[in-house]
Amino acid sequence: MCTAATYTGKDHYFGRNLDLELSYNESVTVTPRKFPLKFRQVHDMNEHFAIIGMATVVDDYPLYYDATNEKGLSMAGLNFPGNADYKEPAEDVDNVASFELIPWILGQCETVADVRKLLAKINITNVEFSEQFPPSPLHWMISDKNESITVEQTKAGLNVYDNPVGIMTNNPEFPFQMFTLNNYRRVSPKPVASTFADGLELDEYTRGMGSMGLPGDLSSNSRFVKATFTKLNAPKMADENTSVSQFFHILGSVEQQKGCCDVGNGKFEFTIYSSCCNVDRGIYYYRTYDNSQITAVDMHKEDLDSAALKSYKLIEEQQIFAQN
Ligand SMILES: C[C@H](CCC(=O)NCCS(=O)(=O)O)[C@H]1CC[C@H]2[C@@H]3CC[C@@H]4C[C@H](O)CC[C@]4(C)[C@H]3C[C@H](O)[C@]12C
Repeated sequence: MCTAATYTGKDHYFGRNLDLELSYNESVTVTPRKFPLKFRQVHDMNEHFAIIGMATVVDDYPLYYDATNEKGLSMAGLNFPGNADYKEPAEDVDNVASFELIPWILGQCETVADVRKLLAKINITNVEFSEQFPPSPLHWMISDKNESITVEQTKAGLNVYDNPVGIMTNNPEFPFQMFTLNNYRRVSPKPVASTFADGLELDEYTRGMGSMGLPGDLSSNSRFVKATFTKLNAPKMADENTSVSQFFHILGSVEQQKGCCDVGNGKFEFTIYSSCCNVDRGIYYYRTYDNSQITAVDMHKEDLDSAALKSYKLIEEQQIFAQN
């Protein structure tokens, strides 16, 4: 399972937790403006916006999981098993394979409004990248500095939902996730009154009782509720470092520790990495399960007019600073 989030602090931030039991050899990858982006059915792009994000690079093609372009538009693909439905290529539409959706959109759009126009004629196809990389069942959160949408192609067709909370997880479909927030309408970051019954005054014996009832388990809907509560109540930090910290704490509220989600064969789903992109400055920060230090890759330190991908292998070893 995974969780994606947006946050406004000093600047605007977008990121996600990638939760899985194995890694696909991902790296922080910059796609510069003149890297030729080839597509199976729609037109190729020889020039496009520069992109930074997490990707598996196969045969010199960036298979992005989450990314941001130089205009600050961001996008993350999260698992949507059983619900994602990719179609055969069709007539009179833009046939974009699921693995092409991130570069297709981030290569040419500046805002969510631009994305909505493109989505109106997109058919997300079941074309595979290769035999080793068949289509993954995904849905996407797409965000600019002002708004987010959730994009889900199911048997019913392509659905584009406004995402007013800027959080996305996995199954089931997005309208259900939003609806369940109603169940938590009494949850509060503030102390709450004793309302149990007239005539019985109950004691507020600890801080934090306002958030009693908030789910703490790892299921998709519970992570949606917990991350939404944490994000929407997060204070707006005044500088870059405290904003980035706050962002990682929002994702940390739903991180998966090894041991808690047993997927069989002695394997556990865990938070492989958490990312936080400053979308105004094109800086991609990440942490990995073992490396709690925050590492940054700045797209503007690369030659964005080049034609070659640039990848940074994740630093995954713990970095402990010995203070004495
Ligand atoms: C598995 C991940 C979702 C995390 C998650 O939710 N895990 C719960 C698993 S479970 O639901 O509990 O079983 C998703 C998110 C993005 C995906 C990549 C997107 C690019 C590329 C697309 C190609 O077509 C296939 C290979 C490819 C590298 C993809 C591999 C994998 O699919 C990635 C990492």
